Amino acid sequence: MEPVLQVALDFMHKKRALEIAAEAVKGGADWIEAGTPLIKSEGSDVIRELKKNFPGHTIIADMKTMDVGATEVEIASKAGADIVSILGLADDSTIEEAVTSAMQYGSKIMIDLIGVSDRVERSKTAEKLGVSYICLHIGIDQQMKGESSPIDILKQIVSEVSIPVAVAGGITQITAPELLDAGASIIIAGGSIIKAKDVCSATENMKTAMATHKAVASNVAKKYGSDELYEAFSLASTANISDAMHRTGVLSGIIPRNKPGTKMIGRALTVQTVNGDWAKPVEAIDQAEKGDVLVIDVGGGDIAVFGALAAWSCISKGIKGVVIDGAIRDMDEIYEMGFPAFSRYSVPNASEPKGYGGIGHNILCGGLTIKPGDWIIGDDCGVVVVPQEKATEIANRSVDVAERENRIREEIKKGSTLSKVLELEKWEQVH
Ligand SMILES: O=C(CO)[C@H](O)[C@H](O)COP(=O)(O)O
Repeated sequence: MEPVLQVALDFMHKKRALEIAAEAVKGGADWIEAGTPLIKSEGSDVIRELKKNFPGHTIIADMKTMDVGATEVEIASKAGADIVSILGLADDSTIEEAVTSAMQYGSKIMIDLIGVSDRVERSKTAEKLGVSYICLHIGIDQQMKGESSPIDILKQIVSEVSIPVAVAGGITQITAPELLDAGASIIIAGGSIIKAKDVCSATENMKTAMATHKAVASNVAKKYGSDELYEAFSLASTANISDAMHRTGVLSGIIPRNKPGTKMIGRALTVQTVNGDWAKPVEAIDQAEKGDVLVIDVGGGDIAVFGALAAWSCISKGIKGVVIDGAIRDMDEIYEMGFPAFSRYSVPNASEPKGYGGIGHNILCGGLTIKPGDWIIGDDCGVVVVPQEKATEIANRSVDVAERENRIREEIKKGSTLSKVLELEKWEQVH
């Protein structure tokens, strides 16, 4: 079969989804998927509207059915779905019931292998049970942790079944060709298209990549590995990062002291000291690695523990910035130096280097615990901490937040408002 592009509408807002679907169809999308979040938020009516709006296109209902296969397939099929997704994790009887129901209502079944341990064996069984398509799928939450479509598994599945194999999971205009070369017949793309500022050209680019089997540059929906986090965090604001952590991670009361547009990204080297005692903060500079951020716990003291001479020392060592739950001084000089500095207070006076405290321990800063090695990101809005053990996932989720906002910003600029785009009156938290 000719390679098919299935665009997944993973939204909760029907109006936005229909608008974006129209842009994707204009760009050459072959199949249109009512994504799982869309069906859960808008019900089967959204399938009806997609079928009505795009009668010439195959409509997929990504029901991810786990049980009661016959009924769920009936719901989706009667609403106009041509293909319904059933989870490969479902019981064989659910899949059989779904296949039977699909035959009754003129639709077909795609088995979604998300979370399945032996995906090759499950594909063979699913084909025997009568499904029409296999979908090798890395879920969005799995992608955020750095997982991507396993080419070797794809090749094995393609060699073991005679029905078309779809692939889904963070696929971009860069990664699609390799998946087609490995035997995929259907490319399911969500974020790389629906988060694009220009959905039509993002779709066209995906179609070009599929037709030529050559990557087409794309900066949307890329996922970042553990060795690419500096790049990832540079694409997201502290607001995006906080949103990605369910609105947490913010160092309370720590104020940016820098020229507008200053960004700081680095790994924490933690310091503990007492009010005005600048010995450990300055000694930490000599222990720091290039790319570190000094994070200093002074317990909120208002006598400076860091100044311009320390900042010059940091610059010599390649230290990315300083965060002080206490006071900084010489901000006039530090501001001009462009050394990123964030603190609770900015004052003229310091005290004596007595040497109280320590370096490299867990500390408190801005009300949060900071461990040595945690990621510290600061910008004009403030400072956030990302626990090092969740850094890859949070970095990807932060970029995802930024990309989704980029798309919403374009929709607002076209003459809408945030409230209208998000349908706030319908979705405001009523309880
Ligand atoms: O089913 C889904 C998530 O459960 C998505 O539709 C699928 O992963 C495609 O979206 P993306 O390209 O953003 O991963």
